[in-house]
Amino acid sequence: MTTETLATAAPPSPPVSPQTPDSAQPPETARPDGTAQPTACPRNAPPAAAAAVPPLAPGALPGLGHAVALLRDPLGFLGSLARHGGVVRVRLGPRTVCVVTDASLVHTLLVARAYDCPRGAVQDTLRTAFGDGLLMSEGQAHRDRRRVIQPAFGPDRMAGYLAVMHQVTEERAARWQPGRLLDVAREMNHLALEIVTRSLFGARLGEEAALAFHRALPDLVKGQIVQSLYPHPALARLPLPVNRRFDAAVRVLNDVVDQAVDRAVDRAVDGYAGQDAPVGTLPALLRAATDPATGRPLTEADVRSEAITMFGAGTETVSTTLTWLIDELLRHPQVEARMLAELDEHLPAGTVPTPEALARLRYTHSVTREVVRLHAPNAFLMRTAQVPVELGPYRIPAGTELLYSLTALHRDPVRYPDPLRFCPERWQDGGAGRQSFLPFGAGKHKCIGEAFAWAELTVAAAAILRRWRPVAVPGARAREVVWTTVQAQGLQVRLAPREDHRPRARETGPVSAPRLPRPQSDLATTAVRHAEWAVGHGLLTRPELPRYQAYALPELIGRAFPRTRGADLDLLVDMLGWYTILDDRFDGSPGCLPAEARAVVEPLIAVVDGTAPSAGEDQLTTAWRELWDRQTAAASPAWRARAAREWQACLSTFPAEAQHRAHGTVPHLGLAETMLLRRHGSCLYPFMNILERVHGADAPAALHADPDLRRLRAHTADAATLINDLYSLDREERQGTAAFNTVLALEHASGCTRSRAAEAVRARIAQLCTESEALRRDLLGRHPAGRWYLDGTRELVDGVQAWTSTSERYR
Ligand code: HEM
Repeated sequence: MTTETLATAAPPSPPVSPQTPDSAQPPETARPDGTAQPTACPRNAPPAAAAAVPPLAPGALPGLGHAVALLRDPLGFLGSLARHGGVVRVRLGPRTVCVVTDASLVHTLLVARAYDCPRGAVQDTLRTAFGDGLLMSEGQAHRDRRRVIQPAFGPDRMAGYLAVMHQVTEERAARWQPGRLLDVAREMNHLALEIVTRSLFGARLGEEAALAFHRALPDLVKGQIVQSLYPHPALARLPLPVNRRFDAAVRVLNDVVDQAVDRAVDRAVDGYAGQDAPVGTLPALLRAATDPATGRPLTEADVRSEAITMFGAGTETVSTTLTWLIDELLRHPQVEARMLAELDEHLPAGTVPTPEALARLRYTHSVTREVVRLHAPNAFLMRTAQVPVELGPYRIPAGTELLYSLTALHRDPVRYPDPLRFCPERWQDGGAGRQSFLPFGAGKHKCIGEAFAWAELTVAAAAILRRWRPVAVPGARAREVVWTTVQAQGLQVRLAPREDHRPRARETGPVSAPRLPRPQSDLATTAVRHAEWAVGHGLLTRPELPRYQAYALPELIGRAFPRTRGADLDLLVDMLGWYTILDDRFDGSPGCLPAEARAVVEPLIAVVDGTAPSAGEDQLTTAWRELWDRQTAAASPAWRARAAREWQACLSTFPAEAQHRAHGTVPHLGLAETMLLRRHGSCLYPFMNILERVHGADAPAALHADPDLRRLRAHTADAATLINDLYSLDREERQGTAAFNTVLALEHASGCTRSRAAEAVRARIAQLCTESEALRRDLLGRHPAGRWYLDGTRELVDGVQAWTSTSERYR
């Protein structure tokens, strides 16, 4: 393409491009200051009626054009172009490129013109490294591949990924030493690499491989930019130093990816899913898929292409952003303090983060948004117009290369006043609008890892900053180094332990166990002991153990009661195990025959009533008697009475459900009645009582008498029950007994589809969590001494969410 072709007569209008869902959005019409801004007519643009050639940027040097200005200060130069028009021509030696400087035109390019303008030369150079993976493919091939990969980033995976992100960061941060000098960019790069490897691949890389990967990245990025400027692609094959280093970097990347993919295979062969590895890793998803074009399974080369794409796209972007985050917090201690206070409130140290808990971190989200705005990692991206297109008032001939810089867009002073100032507060009332904030792109190539990345930034930052206080080393602040990405180089910090990273001591009441984060080994010991307990009581046979252990019930207790240890931990795991075994009995005939159901539960209710003779009881009842004694040892009469009442309500749901099944009223029972049965049958009330048992004191009587606590307890039970119903439905249906499940009840009651019912249940869970937060706030104001109990209800729901979404029990 040359400037001359741009100046020729306007070609006919391009055909209307297929619309993606994003293109249905209304265009932005207001500037941040509220004044009108027509979207199709950016600043200084010619009138819309005359489709025009974009203006040429001033200052082109003979022969070199604008190359010197671009290389000297890429972001400054690109940012300066906006004042000449929404699209501006720039000469780079013999080539002319159109730079799109207006955010709404970038949005148009990526969404409405996506099919006419595929990716350009800069991305193409990476084909050697990334093969035909998602980052390189276009058209139908891209759509097909995206459909296959999307489930790996679905919301149902998120709770599992959060647990891995948290664990990986905790492990790395635990290895650092006080006073140690930390090269932040390097350390964040290792962290991001490990998170991708363990969450998406369920595999672990050696430290050597991580180091090699880290060293190879700069050569890859430099090679990419230099090769994209070659006038002919064949020049990339010359034995120039830059080409050789680029090829070596590609080999390293391939080796690392081979390790990850192969180890993911090993673990699948071992039957390993790992406590921290979500089942159904990315390689497994790809190997299970077929290529719609050929009908054949994807090849190993396809699997590796996608794997390398995830490593390439999902590590440096995140690690650079994390490095900038630490740098900005060092410069803005008041922001750090506010963020830590919010984390303390909503994500107590030692707890595994859940999607619900992250949703509560509003200020932290403003902080990460502001980091991503000011330091958007993609310095520039490209597209090529394959047919003539119109962008706002500009006519772009076929063959034109189009360049846009997300970093420059996010530093536009019109949309972001005082754009270089780090100011999380600018996001608190919504920010500048969707089309002005595009760190993850838009349209069909929009970042597939967006939700993953937002979560990773928060979880990793929380785990690091809770444990360590980075102290700036004079002269070693982050420098912006721009290639195709904006890197943060040179930041070094010394680490000081953060004195207050442990949870605060409880305000009142005796404590039965210290509130320190529990070591993972405690849980493992409890799990082994519990298996023996279940076998010893005749509740399970040894051959039944592996399947039962795959449910990982101790994990659920570990997550829902994050600081419980010792005998209390044993009690909770035994209670949950016993209740699960009891519940499974009702998958058989007692689930449908009321008389059989009553025969199972009446002796159990008699134990809590204190009326049952101990002679002649079955093993289930004997184990229950022991559990009841352990629960009530040293309990207050008030607690004991409440526990007895709530266990009775819980156990009575089994015969009630059997009755409904016998009469064929399931799942036609109304939603309200189903919910009532489920609320008690899910056993949440007895477990809420145990909060007091493990705290070593009853919650204040005034708190118990407060009607809002009753509401909060019902919300807690309902939220946990609905979460359970979302995940357990498939399993229940497979078992063939009519399922008591709110999703199913809703589907029948409203005649909607399964997915709509599930969507409504999800929305209800979110609403319950929001309302619960408001109730907790009010209750805390009236009963500050009950904070530990109120926090405990939140941890319970978060724990249920984290475990339920990953447990083998529902797969
Ligand atoms: C702060 C972190 C991240 C940022 C700012 C970011 C940004 C972007 C942007 C701007 C694009 C669009 C490129 C284009 O239009 O040509 C993109 C695409 C992509 N990103 Fe990300 N990304 C981040 C993290 C991740 C992570 C964690 C993953 C995966 C684990 C990932 C995987 C991808 C993939 C596969 C694509 C190509 C999607 C397609 O073409 O369909 N990214 N990313």
